Amino acid sequence: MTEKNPLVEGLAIPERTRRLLIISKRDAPAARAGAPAGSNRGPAPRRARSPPCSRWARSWRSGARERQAKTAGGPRQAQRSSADGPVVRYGQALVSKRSVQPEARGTRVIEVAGGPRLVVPRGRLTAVDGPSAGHTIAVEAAPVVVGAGDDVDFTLADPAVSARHLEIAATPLGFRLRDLGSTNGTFVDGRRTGEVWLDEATEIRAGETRLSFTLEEGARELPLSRAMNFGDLLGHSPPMRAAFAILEGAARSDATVLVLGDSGTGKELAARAIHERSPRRDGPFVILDCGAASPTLLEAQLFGHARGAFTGATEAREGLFEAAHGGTLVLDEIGELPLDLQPKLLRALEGRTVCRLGEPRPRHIDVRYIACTHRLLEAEVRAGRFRQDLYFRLSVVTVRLPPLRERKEEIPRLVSHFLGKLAPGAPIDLPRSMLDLLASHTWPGNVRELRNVVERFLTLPGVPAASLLGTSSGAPGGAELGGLPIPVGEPFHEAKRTWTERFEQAYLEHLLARAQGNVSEAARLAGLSRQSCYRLMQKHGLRVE
Ligand SMILES: Nc1ncnc2c1ncn2[C@@H]1O[C@H](COP(=O)(O)OP(=O)(O)OP(=O)(O)O)[C@@H](O)[C@H]1O
Repeated sequence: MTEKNPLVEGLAIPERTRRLLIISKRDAPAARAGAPAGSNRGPAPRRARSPPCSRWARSWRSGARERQAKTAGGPRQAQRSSADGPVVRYGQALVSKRSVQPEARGTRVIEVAGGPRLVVPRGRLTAVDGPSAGHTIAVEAAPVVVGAGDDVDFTLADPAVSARHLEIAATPLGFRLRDLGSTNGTFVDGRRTGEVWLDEATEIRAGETRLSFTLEEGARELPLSRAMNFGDLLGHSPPMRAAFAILEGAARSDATVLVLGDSGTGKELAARAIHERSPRRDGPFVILDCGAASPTLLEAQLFGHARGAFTGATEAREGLFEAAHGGTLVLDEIGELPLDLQPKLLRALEGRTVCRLGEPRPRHIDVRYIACTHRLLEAEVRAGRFRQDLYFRLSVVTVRLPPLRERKEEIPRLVSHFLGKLAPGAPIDLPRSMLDLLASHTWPGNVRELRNVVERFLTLPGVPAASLLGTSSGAPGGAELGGLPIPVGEPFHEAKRTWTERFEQAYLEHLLARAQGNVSEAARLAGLSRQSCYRLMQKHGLRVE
């Protein structure tokens, strides 16, 4: 039996696989709501220790708790008390109030003579035993992902640890540990946990490895911008304003910039705004997607070629280095650049000359470079997939755009921004219930996903709020291609990009359905590398269990 996906009309997904996809879509509300309370195997989750919080944070989180209570299957609260203060039980989650000042543990903003600063406390994570005993890492402004994979910040050589096992992040409320859906679970002080606030000294177990987390003396101070946007990139949370301070400095200089951040966090917007604020603003702005083409094509695209340089090269062609002369070249998805092209790129960046393929004559180029990637490039270097010398050359200025889940206070403003853009002149507000739902989502597709949700809200009136999260969208205007609506209300380039994103998502859903959730098989069927397949899945918030 097949069932039509109401949001991608014309495309039918078999019911069994549709269930698989919906359940595995990260944070799919339907899946969460359907999960039986207490269905986790293993010991009961650890009581989440929650530090006292400022007023906005408290009301924001209390909304989340209510939602959590609802999705966990109704009013199942039981009051009890502990040494820390009153404890309120909501389904699986236990939240307690602590009496320690949050400043001692959380990030905070201070005003000093030179302008506002973000103060980030220092934590340290150390493997106490197991094969990686003695390994240690500082936990500061950027979250630390721990796992057995080689693309994480802290790799544990432990077969019982999942590739991406857990994450520790500094937040205004203290250091927060989150299990990333690991197979064998994360245990804090001996109890299995999903999410927990960490104390000054906490024992954590992942797989067979014992880890110790400790708070260290001192804190890092990061300058904050006073601005609430950088070009089209909106942001008023401290982590975004810290990023803006770096971007503003970078725009004034001609330095090479490395923009890091998960898919949909606005890396391309940041690159464009750097160019537009730089002395090169009147020069060309050229983007190369390093993950999109085969290595041979990529080389020809970058360097250009002489006539007859290879079969099919019937005409001489300039490459993107030359096309960007006098302006900015964005090396998008630089983490996907094939290893054998990396030394050639490095030579071009350092020598400031390029030779077209099949032509010995070097041509002078004057280009400013910005590289973007969703990968942890340092981890790629450690894993031998990215050359260290190229990494150093690209990371003259490094800026990381935080994921939306770390700055949920920005959601209402972003929603208004997208409503204004997508429905100009129509004074529309999102209902409170919808905003609450958005606050409880963890946004694997980041701001891009939020924009898509707002668009769905506008184009599918009457659809329940929960169904708007994490599914393909409709669009205004009525035009469609292959069953996917074309957003004719948008300018051409925006519409093309939106449609392409819809296509990618719909294609991927069907591909995974066809491959019964087997990513290797899906990649084989689509003629993609497994990495590209995972990248697209991450971009569209799809995950198979
Ligand atoms: N801070 C922001 N303010 C306003 N819009 C944003 C912001 N961040 C992202 N967006 C929107 O999200 C979409 C994706 O942004 P962008 O392409 O810059 O992300 P990216 O990080 O480069 O993603 P990818 O790695 O998948 O290429 C854009 O349509 C943009 O409008």
